[in-house]
Amino acid sequence: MTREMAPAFTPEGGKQTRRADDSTALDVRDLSFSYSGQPVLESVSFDLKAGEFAVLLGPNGAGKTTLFSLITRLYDHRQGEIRIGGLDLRRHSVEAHAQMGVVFQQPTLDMDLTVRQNLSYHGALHGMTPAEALRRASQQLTRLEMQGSLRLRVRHLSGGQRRRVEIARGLLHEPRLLLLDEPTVGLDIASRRALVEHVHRLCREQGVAVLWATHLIDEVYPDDRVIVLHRGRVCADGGVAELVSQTASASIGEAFDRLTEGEAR
Ligand SMILES: Nc1ncnc2c1ncn2[C@@H]1O[C@H](COP(=O)(O)OP(=O)(O)OP(=O)(O)O)[C@@H](O)[C@H]1O
Repeated sequence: MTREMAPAFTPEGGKQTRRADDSTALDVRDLSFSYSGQPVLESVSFDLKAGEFAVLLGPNGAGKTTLFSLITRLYDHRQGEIRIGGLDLRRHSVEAHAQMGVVFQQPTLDMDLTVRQNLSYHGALHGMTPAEALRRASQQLTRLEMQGSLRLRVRHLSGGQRRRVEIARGLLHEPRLLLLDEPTVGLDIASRRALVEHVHRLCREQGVAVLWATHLIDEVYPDDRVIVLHRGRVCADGGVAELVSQTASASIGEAFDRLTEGEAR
């Protein structure tokens, strides 16, 4: 199939109309957004079940960060609906936020504080006592193979270790949804692989739903669900095998290339 013939796939109709409930961690419905009249997201719809891992795959400029900015309420959405654990983000913003952990594209740890201080501060913001924050921090860090790092200053950690601390922080308040926006930016290949592996495991073991935004095809695992965002629209949503077959491709890389008309390269 030539690139020009590549079809634009949309998620199946049933998925688009299903309402959020307790088993739905994230529900995005007909979400549109513009910067100064310039559309960036157009009628974006998808949902994520409890404990589900999905890759939000899109080339640079597809609208991934804008989507995250709307889900985290850095920007307000006027068109469409976002529900977290069934809670409408506009009407129940505080409760919805309490169910969400975020790792932003740009690191946000305080470099001059220790890991423990960074995590304690986050715990306090979520109403935890210092003892509770420490207990949960130790638990999360152990899961991420970062036990023993509590007393270290963030400045002295590697890029991959800092990212893991950010993930531990994002999970400290035991959210049902974890959003990661291009979390491997700036990491070497080994650290990237380790991070992808860690987050898949956390998803399986802790039942947290994960939305992992990336433009890097090698971060997609064979069993992942992939939501392809292209020029502000969801142009495909399904398992790797499904997308490969729908696009008559030999690999998910080729499928991504076809779905994004070569912009992914
Ligand atoms: N604050 C802003 N004002 C105006 N336009 C913006 C703003 N932020 C992003 N854009 C534009 O919106 C589009 C989507 O950008 P966005 O950062 O959401 O995409 P992305 O998929 O996250 O890309 P990347 O992988 O490069 O971060 C781009 O065309 C970008 O130039």
